[in-house]
Amino acid sequence: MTPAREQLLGLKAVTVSFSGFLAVDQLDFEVASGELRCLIGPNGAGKSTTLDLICGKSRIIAGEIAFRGKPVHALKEFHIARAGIGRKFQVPSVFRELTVRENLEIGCSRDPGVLRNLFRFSGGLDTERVERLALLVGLEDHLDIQAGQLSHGQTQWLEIALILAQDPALILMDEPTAGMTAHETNMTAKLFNQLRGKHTLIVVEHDMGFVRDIAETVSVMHQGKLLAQGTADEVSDDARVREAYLGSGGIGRA
Ligand SMILES: Nc1ncnc2c1ncn2[C@@H]1O[C@H](COP(=O)(O)OP(=O)(O)OP(=O)(O)O)[C@@H](O)[C@H]1O
Repeated sequence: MTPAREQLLGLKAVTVSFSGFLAVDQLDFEVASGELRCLIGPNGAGKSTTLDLICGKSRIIAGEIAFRGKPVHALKEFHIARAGIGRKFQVPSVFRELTVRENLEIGCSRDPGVLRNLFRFSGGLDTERVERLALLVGLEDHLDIQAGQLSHGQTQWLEIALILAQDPALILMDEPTAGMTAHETNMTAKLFNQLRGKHTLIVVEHDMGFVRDIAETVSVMHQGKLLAQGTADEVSDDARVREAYLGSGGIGRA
């Protein structure tokens, strides 16, 4: 029998409102260590807001968010990141004027001072780690290319490598395949499958093909609440889920 995995993140009755509108409403949500969880739901369901609450970008008005068994919802965003929660936003934040290698060298450093890192790394520190990360995200042949020259998909992979460089226990990804070609999306699915078990991931996605390729468990949000949870097939066949997607093009496009 496989031992039960330890809970890494637990949301209890988490609630947030914007001018009286409950974007996240009494949400209960748990993720175990090493899981690759997909979070789906129609537009406006509260998915991105949930990631914002977990990483401290927005504040809950009720409930509790526990990470490694300790409440984190009152901590500042910076302290939550330090505690081991990394977030990839939809718009990448790479340094476009620097090479892929220089970006990764900065990402591998614990010290956020950009200039200091550049000087530090001129001595060749962390080269092996930088090259390992580049290989993992398929940028090993692009190390000396300026990040601004990368394709959209490659820029997203560089951003993912920058988050992995910090080695967070939990990684939150908001629509990582948005704007990618079919080939780039397939490559991203391969990458995520490689990360499985080594990192804990929560991935907000609209592309159900991608979700099917990577997800163990899929959580479906609707109107700020958890509507359903199960395998990709189970949630796709769930009548409540189908109804929630009515008018938004259906779950296939979701
Ligand atoms: N800062 C804000 N101020 C006011 N309303 C907000 C704010 N952030 C989110 N909302 C509203 O909360 C609801 C949930 O938004 P959220 O972005 O979390 O949905 P989502 O499930 O990620 O949707 P999508 O798939 O379209 O990105 C939406 O109705 C949105 O307009």
